[in-house]
Amino acid sequence: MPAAPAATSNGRPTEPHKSWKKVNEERKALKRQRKQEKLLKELQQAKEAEERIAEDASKPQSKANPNPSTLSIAVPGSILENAQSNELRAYVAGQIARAACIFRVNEVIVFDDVGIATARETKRSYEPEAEGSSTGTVRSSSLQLARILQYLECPQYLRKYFFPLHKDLKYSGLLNPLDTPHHLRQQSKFRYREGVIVDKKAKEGQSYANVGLLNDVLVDKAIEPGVRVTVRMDPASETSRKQRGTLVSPDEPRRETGVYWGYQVRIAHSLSEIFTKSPYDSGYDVTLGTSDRGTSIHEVPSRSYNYKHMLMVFGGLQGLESALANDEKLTVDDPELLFDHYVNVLPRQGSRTIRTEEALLIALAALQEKLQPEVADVETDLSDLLPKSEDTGVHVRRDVLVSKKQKKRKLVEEEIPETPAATETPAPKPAPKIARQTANPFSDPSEISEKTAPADIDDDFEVVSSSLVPGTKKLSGSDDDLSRFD
Ligand SMILES: C[S@@+](CC[C@H](N)C(=O)[O-])C[C@H]1O[C@@H](n2cnc3c(N)ncnc32)[C@H](O)[C@@H]1O
Repeated sequence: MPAAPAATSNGRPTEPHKSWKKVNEERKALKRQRKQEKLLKELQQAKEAEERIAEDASKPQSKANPNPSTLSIAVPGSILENAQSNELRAYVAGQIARAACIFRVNEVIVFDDVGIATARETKRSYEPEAEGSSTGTVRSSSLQLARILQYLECPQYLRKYFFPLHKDLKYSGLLNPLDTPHHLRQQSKFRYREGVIVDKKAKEGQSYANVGLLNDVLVDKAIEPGVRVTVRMDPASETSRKQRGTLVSPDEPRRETGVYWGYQVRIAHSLSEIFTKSPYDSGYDVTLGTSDRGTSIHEVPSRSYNYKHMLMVFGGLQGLESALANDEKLTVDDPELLFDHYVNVLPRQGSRTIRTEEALLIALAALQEKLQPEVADVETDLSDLLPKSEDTGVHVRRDVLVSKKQKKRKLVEEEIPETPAATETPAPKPAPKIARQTANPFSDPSEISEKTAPADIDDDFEVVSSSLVPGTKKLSGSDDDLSRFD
């Protein structure tokens, strides 16, 4: 019969004496049991997480914000043919790109308003697989305009991957930069970045992307090198120094933050193709033609253009009438009948004609207060991301345009030792009058030589093309990429 527990001074029964061996065994058993419970809990959690992921994947993608309304503009490529020199052709293209960005245009359509190619203006093939087909060729001027528009829209650090040296881009290094928010500098901090998948080994199901930072970012999908991507940057991890990111749709930065994220470029072979090849499922719901024969803009009530996908079409030298006459598919004879609205944006113009690149700025500015997007952009404070005027990158171009002679002279000056006479000069010299350095690379060279530069400055300029990087091979797989067209 087991001994009855002995009573203590407070009356409670005491445990019978246990050997150390038994105590240890009991502790070990308890530990084992706790370990098992922990493992079971972890298993349960992992199972629940897996179920959640599967559930998310099976659900239709729920977006936090709806896609905002879009603005598209169409301009004829032939406007480049009217420019007097190759430099000016490029400059006109740059003006279109600047106007598009200033007014947050989402799509630029370059269309052919002439149709038949003359001997002077040949058509070029731009889709290798469509050789011989009429849709595979396009006017040279349209192709050049589209190419420059794409080049300027591409963040600088990605251009070497997508734009090999090409004669269409010969002067694009001199054009004014777009300075859009998605052209992020290395030190800029923003949730999204444009990038390119690089040829670097990563774990299965992952790849590395160059997003313009010092180090490549590890992204969550295995994609072939050379593809342009939009990356949502993961917050910096405390445990790992490796920067990670998630690949997202190029629409997401604008949709989620309201930031302007550049424009898409599309080529249309005719006026009609502007409408029929719209990238939006429902097409353009509000269309506007521009002409000095249109209705005065002053008759258009404020906020009266309520739109999901707005399209504004601009004509070339001969206007939209001629573009319509040159279209084989369209049967109407008055361009006014083609559009929901046909508008004169400057009824009391003081010049007989307004050029297309000028009309673009006037129209986009004048029409601002007539627009009422159905889904407006979400509003965020972007002051950190887009510092104002002092940060426009102008000095970069000055670095580019340094004449070899100027460089040499500067070197010589630096090498000349200070003469005693010079050091003894008592009065401080008045600051040298520096002739204003013009940002316009196309100013009359004779004028420059008189004021500032050595006599042979014109042929001595060293233009550093930002598109020249040896050893880059793979281009984007995207159909919109014009860099692969020749
Ligand atoms: C050189 S103009 C063509 C000439 C023609 N007088 C016209 O407006 O149709 C080139 C383009 O600039 C635009 N444009 C010129 N003046 C305009 C105006 N007053 N209002 C709206 N658009 C204009 C039109 O898109 C036009 O097709």
